Amino acid sequence: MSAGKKHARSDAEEQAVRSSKKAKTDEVTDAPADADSFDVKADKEKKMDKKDKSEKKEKKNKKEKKEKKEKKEKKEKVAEEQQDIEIPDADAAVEPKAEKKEKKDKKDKKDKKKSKKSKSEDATETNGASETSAPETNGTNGTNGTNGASRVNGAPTDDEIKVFLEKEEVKIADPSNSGLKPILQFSQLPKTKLLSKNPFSAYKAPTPIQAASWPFTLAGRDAVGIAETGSGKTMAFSLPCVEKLLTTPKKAALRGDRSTRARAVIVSPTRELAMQTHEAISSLAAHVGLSAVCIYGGASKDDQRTLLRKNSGADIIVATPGRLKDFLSDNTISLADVQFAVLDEADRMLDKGFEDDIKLILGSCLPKEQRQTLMFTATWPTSVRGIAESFMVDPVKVTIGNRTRAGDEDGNGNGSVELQANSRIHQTVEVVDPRGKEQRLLELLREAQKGSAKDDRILVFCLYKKEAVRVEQFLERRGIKVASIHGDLRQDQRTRSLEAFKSGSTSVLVATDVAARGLDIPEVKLVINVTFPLTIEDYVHRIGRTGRAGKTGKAITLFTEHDKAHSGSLVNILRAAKQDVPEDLLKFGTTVKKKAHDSYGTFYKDVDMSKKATKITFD
Ligand SMILES: Nc1ncnc2c1ncn2[C@@H]1O[C@H](COP(=O)(O)OP(=O)(O)OP(=O)(O)O)[C@@H](O)[C@H]1O
Repeated sequence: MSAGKKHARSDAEEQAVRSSKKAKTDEVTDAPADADSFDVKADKEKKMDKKDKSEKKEKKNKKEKKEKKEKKEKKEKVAEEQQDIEIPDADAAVEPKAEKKEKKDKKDKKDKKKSKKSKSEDATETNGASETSAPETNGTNGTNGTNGASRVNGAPTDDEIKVFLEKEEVKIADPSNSGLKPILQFSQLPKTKLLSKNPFSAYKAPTPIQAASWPFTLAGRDAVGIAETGSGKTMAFSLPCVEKLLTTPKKAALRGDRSTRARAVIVSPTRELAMQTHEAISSLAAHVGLSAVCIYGGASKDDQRTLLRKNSGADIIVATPGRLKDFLSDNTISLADVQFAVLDEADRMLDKGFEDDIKLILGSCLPKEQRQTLMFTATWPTSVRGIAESFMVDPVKVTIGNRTRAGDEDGNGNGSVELQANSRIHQTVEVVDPRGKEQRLLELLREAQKGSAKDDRILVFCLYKKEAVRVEQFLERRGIKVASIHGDLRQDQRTRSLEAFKSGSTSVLVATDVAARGLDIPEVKLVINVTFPLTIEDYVHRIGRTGRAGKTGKAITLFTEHDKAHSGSLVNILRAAKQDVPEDLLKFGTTVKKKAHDSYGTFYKDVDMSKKATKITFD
């Protein structure tokens, strides 16, 4: 109730009290003015006597009537109770039984709740993370707001969830112990306006990262999602994004404000990935009349401004950091209303190349307490975890795959997320002479595209732009139909190359690491690393362009003495994925150099995200 209304109501009440007081005073003053005279007194006494008598009689009658009524009711009650016991199909017996059942149901529910609570308390004691309950209602447990979703039907049983968590190696570290649990089928998601349109009809079931993260992200929680390449992370963050916007009304534009006021922002490290994510989320948002616009460098700013202003602005902006920063500084875009932010390829977005941009972008959105922030990636190096947490509020961490570090036996996913390659990719490492790399590449391509496999898509990774140009020309001269994608090409050339590769008109694409992350190109059969990438994380992302959405794939890496600094981490990746480790590779050593973060240095400590920070006070 507003203060004004509160006042209005008290005034009215006071008025009513005042008028009733006045009425009482009026009654008293209505008594005859001459009441002191004798005659009148006697007369009055007579009248009083008469009145007393009749009042007494009336009281007696009333008492008798009341007693009779009580006796009758008592009789009826006894009869009813007897009927209840002895005459099961009597109408009179039905009602008390229904009442009893209702009471019993209520009691059962209460007991169930109690046992759930004690279970979750047990779990908290043993592993510090919540043993979550089936998501009866999503959208009611959020810390940052809810999505207003309705009750979920047919939630999975605890046993089904247990099997799922074990089979898919799912770890959920929930610092809020919210009691939320994974869903296993699309039908177990809340019945929202968007989901009633059946947007996932092309898929059979949610992927593990979707199944495990949606109950939390749909409830408004901040989250870090770590799952192998090609495992459906895009939809994992797109669904809660669209749902969130559906439940929060768009603010009216301020007078004279020409900037596009987005409500959600998704930041991607590369232009091509931004475009791909935009396509995916647009198709989801279109079901419910929301719009998404993609902005990225290397393309006309004016065209993008026109798109932003069309249809009274964009609800969702998918962007690369550089162009987004430009549009923020010239007020083309305002992020002041952004209540949902995603860092896709989050570890890349938080490493030194992008860290300042991200601080600026997230700093332009609503404060972290008022927005929902999600970070998704396949690799989550220790070096970025602290900075990631600083942008979120009590994030739940969902990890898919057995990434428990050797010696970390608890298996709670408490921050010890080790690097893991997609296990459906067959990895081969060949130690070669650096001078023989191009020739070996040619042999490998010819081998792989023999016979019926002649059109198989193969992605060839180089480290440097100049190297990519050289390799492309080398292959072209040998009659291989090839295209390339790297930073020295204009955006339209990059887009054309990618389209040609996707459509199959070119079966070999030579790329630098601009194509390493996120790109979802159907049916890439083989990835060849001509030169090892700068980081082991990039290796995992590069090879992850194959073996997507449950399919298998192959990766061949040409390793030379120049790459020996990476031998230890590569050996670990191969072993963890149960792949052969060549003797030649072991010769370079198996030690892994500890990585340092620019701000936190090598002293940076693993952050246990399931535990609340302890406040230390100094007297
Ligand atoms: N529930 C699902 N069932 C089957 N396929 C799915 C499902 N969800 C998404 N996909 C498909 O899986 C493919 C890979 O998804 P996506 O590109 O989101 O992977 P990713 O985890 O983001 O990979 P990366 O780490 O390389 O960025 C896409 O083609 C997508 O359409």
